[in-house]
Amino acid sequence: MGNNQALQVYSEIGSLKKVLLHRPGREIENLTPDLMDRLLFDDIPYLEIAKQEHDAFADIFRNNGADVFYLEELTAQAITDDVIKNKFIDEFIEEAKPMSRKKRELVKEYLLSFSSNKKMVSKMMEGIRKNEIKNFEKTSLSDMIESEYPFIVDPMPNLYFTRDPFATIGSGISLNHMKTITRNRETLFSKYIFKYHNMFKNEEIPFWFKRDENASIEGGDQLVLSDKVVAIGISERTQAAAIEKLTKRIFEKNESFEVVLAFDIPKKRAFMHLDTVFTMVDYDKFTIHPEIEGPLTVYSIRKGENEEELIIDKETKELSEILSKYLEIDRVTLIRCGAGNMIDAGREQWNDGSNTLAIAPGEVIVYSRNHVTNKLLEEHGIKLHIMPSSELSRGRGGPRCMSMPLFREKI
Ligand SMILES: NC(=O)NCCC[C@H](N)C(=O)O
Repeated sequence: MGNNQALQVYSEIGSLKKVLLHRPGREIENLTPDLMDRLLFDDIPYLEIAKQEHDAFADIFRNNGADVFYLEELTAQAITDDVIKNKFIDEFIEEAKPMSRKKRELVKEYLLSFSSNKKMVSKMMEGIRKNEIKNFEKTSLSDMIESEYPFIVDPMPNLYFTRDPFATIGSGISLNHMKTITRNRETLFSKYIFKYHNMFKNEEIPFWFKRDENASIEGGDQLVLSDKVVAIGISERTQAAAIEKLTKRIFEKNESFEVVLAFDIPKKRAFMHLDTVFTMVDYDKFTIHPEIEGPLTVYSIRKGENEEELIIDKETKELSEILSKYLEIDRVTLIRCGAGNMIDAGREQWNDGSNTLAIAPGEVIVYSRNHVTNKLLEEHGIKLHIMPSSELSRGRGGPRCMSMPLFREKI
């Protein structure tokens, strides 16, 4: 097993001690109907209420013994050295969109004018409107053509889903290459955090994946089921080639994981990530989208004779059979979103009824609005921490999507 003190995630349910969040900011108010599709939103949350809901979410962690870290604060603390800060700004601008040298300089000057790193990082996340930088004249043909477009730099409204741009697996980090351009920009913040922040820089953290690799993989598809089993969805967002790469690297290091299960799930938005259809809530209990219960194709990947070789087996079985086989438990209980009623399941699945977050075995955070699923969870003896959910849910992610555990107690 890895031995750094900063990162430790060997289960989905071990008592949570450190978690990384992002409180939604003005990037949400930079969403417009024209941008929603490309920026992966179906509606525009009301920011004030979204912040209140998010604060209630963060309080649940704090009241239950977990330290809460915020993305913009860790990023700001990671770039206190001027050389690093400059590199970070240059990379950010480079990735924002193609711009002339003069324009890049104007954007950089603007970012450097903020009185603190934290304010600058928040601005990067919010996006930069055209009217914010003086003298950003229309000098080129593309400026004239794009003259109606309101942003110099696009907002990143999905940042509050901290689950996806990277994932803690064991003692290492999968710094993900996201499927979409908009979400791939988010991974720059975590790159700087894990390389340069005092909490991590001397810990020799292994990287299972890097953001500049070709194939895509997202954190919502990465589940650590136990210290031996990692589950990864082959989904709309995560490609098989990325799973193979990551698996080889995990096996090369002295981690305890013995098998990676690649779940072949439908490639559509309702099943966006594995954690939108299935999450672990206790040693032997899972919440699921009723539609993936039936026979499912799973590839089990184990270490071969040498580092380059993987042994891969394909099997098609009921989800419950697969889980009890690999977790070596007699019986697993699948708790169906919407209690199996297709209308309630459809509605509550849309609002992430099966995207719960365990903060300890048998203890989960859930959205208030999914009352049918929540009641069923309680009937199965699960302790619920219920959070308000009118606005945050409009981004199509629940408590698991909105949190990235850094440290869980071993179970
Ligand atoms: N793990 C997750 O399922 N995250 C939800 C991400 C929602 C976001 N609007 C997206 O489409 O990427």
